[in-house]
Amino acid sequence: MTDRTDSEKADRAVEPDVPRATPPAVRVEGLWKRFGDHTAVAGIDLVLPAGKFIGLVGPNGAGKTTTLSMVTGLLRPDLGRIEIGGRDVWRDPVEVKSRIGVLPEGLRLFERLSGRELLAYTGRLRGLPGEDVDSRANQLLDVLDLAGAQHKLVIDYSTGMRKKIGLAAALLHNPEVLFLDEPFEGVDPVSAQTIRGVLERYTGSGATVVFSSHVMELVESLCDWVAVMAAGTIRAQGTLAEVRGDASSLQNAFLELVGAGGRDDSAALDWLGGAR
Ligand SMILES: Nc1ncnc2c1ncn2[C@@H]1O[C@H](COP(=O)(O)OP(=O)(O)OP(=O)(O)O)[C@@H](O)[C@H]1O
Repeated sequence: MTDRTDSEKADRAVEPDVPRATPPAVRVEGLWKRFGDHTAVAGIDLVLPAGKFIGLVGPNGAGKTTTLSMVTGLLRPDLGRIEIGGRDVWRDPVEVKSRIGVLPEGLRLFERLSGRELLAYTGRLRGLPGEDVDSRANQLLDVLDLAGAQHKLVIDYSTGMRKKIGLAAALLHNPEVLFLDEPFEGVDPVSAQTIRGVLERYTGSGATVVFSSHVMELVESLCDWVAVMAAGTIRAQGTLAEVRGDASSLQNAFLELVGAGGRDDSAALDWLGGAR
């Protein structure tokens, strides 16, 4: 990717003899977001290492989407600082956005374009040369099993196809960090396996994936690094082994961390089922 190489060259030209530590993919300090009198994100700190497959997990309403929206420059924080690859997201938004890909929750696509047209349009918006867009789009459509549907309008795509074309659009400019909000939700096992293969290949080349999910088995099998969020706070972050600790599974560690471990609902819904 020329962007990365050019900026690395520029860095070296300024300080030729100073070795630089690789900055984390994402650094978040003291991040807050309130909606009215509800605090969605309560002063979180995060350091997400580069080159990892990272899961952001938490129960419904934990603040994952709000956090990812602020980290990717889509929602302005009330307070706090966010860096991606050492660059401030809110001070240097154009540069940062050229280096990231985003598959947001409730993905809105241009419904009246075909999948192929959507990629061509995205490529032009990203400033890629036409022939690069064509060859990358061909490969992505092929690998994501969308080649047969490339001329179909996006409005006629299934949920899984929409996730896959959204993923293709997010990857087209070869970002350094890819953010995915619930990428596997509503996706059948075959499409999930395809998406998974593409993401594994991508992180295998040194790029970073950050994705949110509720599905612990998936996170456990995919991620090497995990952050657990609940009620707007980070309850744990670290390698999968560190976060799992002594628990038998990530699921059990998660339930303990979010305070749902010992919950007993046996008395509730005692009217449900049985004789009428
Ligand atoms: N635009 C908004 N206006 C008001 N409240 C909001 C808004 N966006 C989020 N919230 C609230 O902030 C809290 C965190 O929501 P968020 O969507 O970030 O959680 P989440 O962890 O992504 O949840 P889920 O897993 O259910 O998608 C919730 O209580 C939600 O109702």
